[in-house]
Parts: sequence; structure tokens; C-alpha cells
Amino acid sequence: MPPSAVQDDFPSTPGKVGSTLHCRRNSIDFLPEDPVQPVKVDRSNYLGRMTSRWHSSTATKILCTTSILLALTIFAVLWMGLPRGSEGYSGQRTQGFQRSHEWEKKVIHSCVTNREDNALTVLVTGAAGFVGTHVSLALKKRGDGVVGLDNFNSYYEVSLKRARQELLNKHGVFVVEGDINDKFLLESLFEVVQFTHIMHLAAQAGVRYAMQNPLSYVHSNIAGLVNIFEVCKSANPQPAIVWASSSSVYGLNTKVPFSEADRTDQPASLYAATKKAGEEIAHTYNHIYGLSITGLRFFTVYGPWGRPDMAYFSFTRDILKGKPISVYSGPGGKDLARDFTFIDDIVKGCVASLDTAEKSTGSGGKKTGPAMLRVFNLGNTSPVTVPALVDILEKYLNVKAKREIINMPRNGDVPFTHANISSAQEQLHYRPVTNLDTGLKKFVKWYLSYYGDNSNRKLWLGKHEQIL
Ligand SMILES: O=C(O)[C@H]1O[C@H](OP(=O)(O)OP(=O)(O)OC[C@H]2O[C@@H](n3ccc(=O)[nH]c3=O)[C@H](O)[C@@H]2O)[C@H](O)[C@@H](O)[C@H]1O
Repeated sequence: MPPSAVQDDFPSTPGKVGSTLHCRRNSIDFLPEDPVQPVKVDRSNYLGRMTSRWHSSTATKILCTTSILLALTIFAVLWMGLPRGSEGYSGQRTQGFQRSHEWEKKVIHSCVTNREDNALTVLVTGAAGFVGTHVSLALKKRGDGVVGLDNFNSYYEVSLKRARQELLNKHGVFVVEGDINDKFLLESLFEVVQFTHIMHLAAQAGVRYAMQNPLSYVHSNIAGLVNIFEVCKSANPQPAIVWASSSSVYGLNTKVPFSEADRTDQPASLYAATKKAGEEIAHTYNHIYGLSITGLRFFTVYGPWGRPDMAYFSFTRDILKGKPISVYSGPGGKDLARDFTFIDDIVKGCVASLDTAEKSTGSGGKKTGPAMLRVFNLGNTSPVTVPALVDILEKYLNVKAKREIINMPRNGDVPFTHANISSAQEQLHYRPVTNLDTGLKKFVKWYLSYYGDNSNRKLWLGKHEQIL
């Protein structure tokens, strides 16, 4: 379970569910238990009788008016929060976002390019996320123009996302705070900058969390993706899009290694189902509007500045605290395995996808010819079991883990993943070079430099420096 897999029902739309419930509750609170009380009148006193009647009818009128006003307010709030017609979630605005001259200046400045040949101008969604931060930095370092977008939701510790934002800021990448469902915000960005590419990484991640908060996956991975495509298809010129799908689309597929042509119609989690749906939606936008779209099926990406909800990260935290870790085992007691892929290799695959993406062929919502549509596995091609991952962590943390072996819960997990990367090798010249041992060593070094060692244990690694 993610450590901060928060109680919020809807982390990517903070306040949405809460405010609706709040209004409903208020309307009930305000209603008296018995609004029409019998009025006792003295027959001998006509004036008194009339006054009482007047009071009674006025009170009823006030109550009725208040109820109607409250009902209208509830209706307005619900209406504003719901998807509307072809505008999708455009009614949903990012709280506090004000388009100003200052904001435009920051966006433009962040998108200044610094190389002669074919510099890209890229909007990176999910820029304060794990992969988003690394890709943004890599692009910026080679002179591309980059602006980020992130909603800083509380799925996992927001302070880590803020630290990544600070890092990006230091390197000249401005991260706009907003949700991918906010059409006004996206359109504002497109009015200010002519993006050549969109690196769409914003998503509700995590395989097992989908059972706790299914709607957040629909909100980000489906509605948000459609909103991105909608804005891109209407842009003139249209940008090319590279976006994050997932190895989880292979679901219960047993043919190994997984190749792009294998079946992906048996998702084991809602997360996987939303990523698979995204691939189909990509096909539609490519077909109708001529958008150039590349989907990347990432295989369990790990490394410095990673995601605390993932096993290698939460295991490290718990091992250092002396807490037990749950190591899942598969059917028949078999170890689970993952094709763990180091972040630097993934970044190379992302950048190569941007560089090789052909231009979209449409313009302002109209297709003028067929456009590129691709999907690639980005994995490491050498699966490692979860117990072997724990062995490596023990070595670099110099601490024995307290392992609790439990049966894999039926919550969306799959027993193993293994990528066939021949397509990516051929078309992107993608060559993963980091094995799990080397990658985890780098992760542990970063972890200790970022969080420190709570217990002042003498560490195998000695002095730690900040690493990227
Ligand atoms: O490739 C992907 O597309 C996905 O990769 C990642 O999912 P997973 O491969 O499931 O990674 P992760 O949670 O680190 O579990 C790793 C292993 O540890 C096992 N595991 C997990 C937790 C635990 O407490 N115990 C345990 O044994 C667990 O059973 C598993 O065998 C991303 O999170 C996801 O967002 C998506 O990007």
C-alpha cells in the first residue's frame, strides 16, 4: 500500500468531492424538522390572529426561499464540477490560477531554446513527478525549451514534488501549477508558446492504489488524456505527442518476453485498463485529427528522486527504520519478478522518442494526411525477483531486512514482467545499460543524501553527495 496513499477520495481534484458533500449537508442542516407548526390563535384578538398568520406565512416563505436558494446553489456547484458536453472537463479550473503578464513571462522564459539545430519546445506534463523531472532536466540541459505542468496532488509526499520543482527551477525550468483537465490553463499555455512537442507524463500512477481510489485513474488517465489530445488537435500547428503508457497493459499475458504485438486485452488492474484505454484513445486522435502520437510502455522505473509508493523506495524506508517489509510471493510460492528499468535509460528512450517523432499532419482540428502512431516497450530485458531486489538493498544499506513473505494480494498485481525491446532498439536506438545492482546503488546514495540516515548507522557508502 502506498505510504501516503491518502484518505482523500480524489487526490487529483482536491476539494471537488468535499465541496459537493458539504453543500448537500448544509442544505439538510438548514431544514427544520417540522417546518409547518400549528399556530395557536386567540379568536377574540383579530389583530393578534392576523399577525400570527402573517408571521407563520412569512416564516414559511423564508424557509421556502432559503431552500430554493440552497437547492440552486447545490445544483450550480454540481453542474460546475461535472463534465459538460464536448467541452469535457473544461469547467474544472485550477484554484488560484490567474493568467497574468508575469506568468506569461515565466512561461516564455522557460521555453527559450539554447541550441542551433532543431531545438524542441516541449510542454512536460507531470514535470514534478519522477520521470517528468528527469526528462525535463535532460531536455533543458541540451538546450531545448521546456515548461512543466503539475497539479502537485497528494498521492505521495508533496514535499518531494516541491523539492523536484525547486531543482527544476534552479535549472531554468518553470513548472506551472495546474491540472491537465483544466482546458483554460492548457489553452493559455498554447496561446503563449508554440509547442513542437508534448511529453505527457502526468497520470495517476500505482497499480494497487486503483482499488482504493478508482475515479482518480479515470480523472487523470482518461479524462486528462482526452483533454490533452483535444487541446493539441486544435492547436495550429499541432505538436507531436509522446506519452507514458505502461508495461501493465500486458496484464495476464503469459508469453515472454512481452512484445508490442502481444495481446493487451487482459488488464489485471484498473490502472492497466486506463493505460490500455489511453492507447486506444491515442489511435482515435491519430486517425481523426492527424496527431503524431508515441506511447511508451515503461517497465517498473526506479532511481534517484523516485516514487515513494513503489516497492524499492518503501522497502528502503522501512528497512532503515527497522520495520518489517511485506515481500509478496506468487502462485505456488513462486517469487515475483519485474523488469526493473533505471531512470537514466528511460530518459534516453523518452528523448529519442521526441527526436524521432514525425510532425502531426493536422492543423486547427483538421487532418491533412496520415500521421505517425507508435508504441514502444521501454524495459531492461532482464527481470529480477523481488527477494533479489531486497538482497541488493540490504547490501547497500548494510542492514538486514525483516522480511515477511505473504501471498500476493489479489489487488491488480501480476507475477512477472519482461520486455522485448527490439522495436525500441531498432527505431530509437534504445540501449538500457544499467543493471539493478548499479541502479539501486545510485538510488540508495541519493536516498541517504536526501533523507539522511535516521538512526546514524555506519553506512556502507560513507559520504553521500547529491546525485541526479
Ligand atoms: O511497469 C509499470 O507500468 C508499473 O510499474 C510499477 O508497478 P509495479 O511493477 O507493481 O512496481 P512496485 O509497486 O514497485 O512493485 C514491484 C514488485 O514488488 C512487489 N511488492 C510491492 C509492494 C510490496 O509491499 N511488496 C511487494 O512484494 C510487487 O508485487 C511487484 O512484484 C509502478 O508502480 C506503476 O505505476 C507502473 O508504472
